[in-house]
Amino acid sequence: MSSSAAARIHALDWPRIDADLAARGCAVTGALFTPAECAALTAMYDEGTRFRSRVVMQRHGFGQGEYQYFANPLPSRLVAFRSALYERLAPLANAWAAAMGQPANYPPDHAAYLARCHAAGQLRPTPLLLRYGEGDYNCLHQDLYGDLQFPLQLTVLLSRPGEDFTGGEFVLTEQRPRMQSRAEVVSLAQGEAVVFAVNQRPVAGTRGSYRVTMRHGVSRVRSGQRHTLGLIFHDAR
Ligand SMILES: O=C(O)CCC(=O)C(=O)O
Ligand SMILES: [Fe+2]
Repeated sequence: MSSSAAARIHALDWPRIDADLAARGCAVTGALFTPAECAALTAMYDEGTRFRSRVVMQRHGFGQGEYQYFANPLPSRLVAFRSALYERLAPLANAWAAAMGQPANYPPDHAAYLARCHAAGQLRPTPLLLRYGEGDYNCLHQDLYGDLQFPLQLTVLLSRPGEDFTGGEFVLTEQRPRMQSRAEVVSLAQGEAVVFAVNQRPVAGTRGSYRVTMRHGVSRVRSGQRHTLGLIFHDAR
């Protein structure tokens, strides 16, 4: 699996991913990164100069654990994966925007979308690596970072569940208008990603579509170390 990023993304089971996104606002991609690529990304965590900032979650009430945002220039493989994923997801983002009565004008390529973020003062790169040890967790949140938000993002599991760590499940909640919230636990294998809604998504109801609000987080890591890669398509203010 050393194919180009574009070929690998093209080969994913998009009919199933699209159906899962429509039904639940999240979908597992299947294998996206090889074990060797996961190990290389995990090892980058300790290469301080690759990052623009480090966040210790306890200090902000975000949970427990830490993460680092990559600095520019981003690793070239990451750029290739992110732009290929963007191209596949932009039409869906436009369909969601249209269904929610918002401007459906996400451009077809990621460079054009980033230029729009930069013009709006969102200049800082958002790809990040996260590291959790025993007892760590990530509170339910949204990765908004500014007025411009691409409505979908991905998290890639870099560690091996059951071997490198236990617990630490990816959790999504969906808040429906005037109804109680629904939770979804997403099981990932190493190298798989979950694609999910950043903020709101449309749900087809009996009288047209309505909006639900999604949040994501990670349950407590029971043992070991868990690393993930976050891929967000908008830059940050
Ligand atoms: O570690 C995780 O699974 C979640 C990371 C996260 O919050 C993100 O990728 O935005
Ligand atoms: Fe997040």
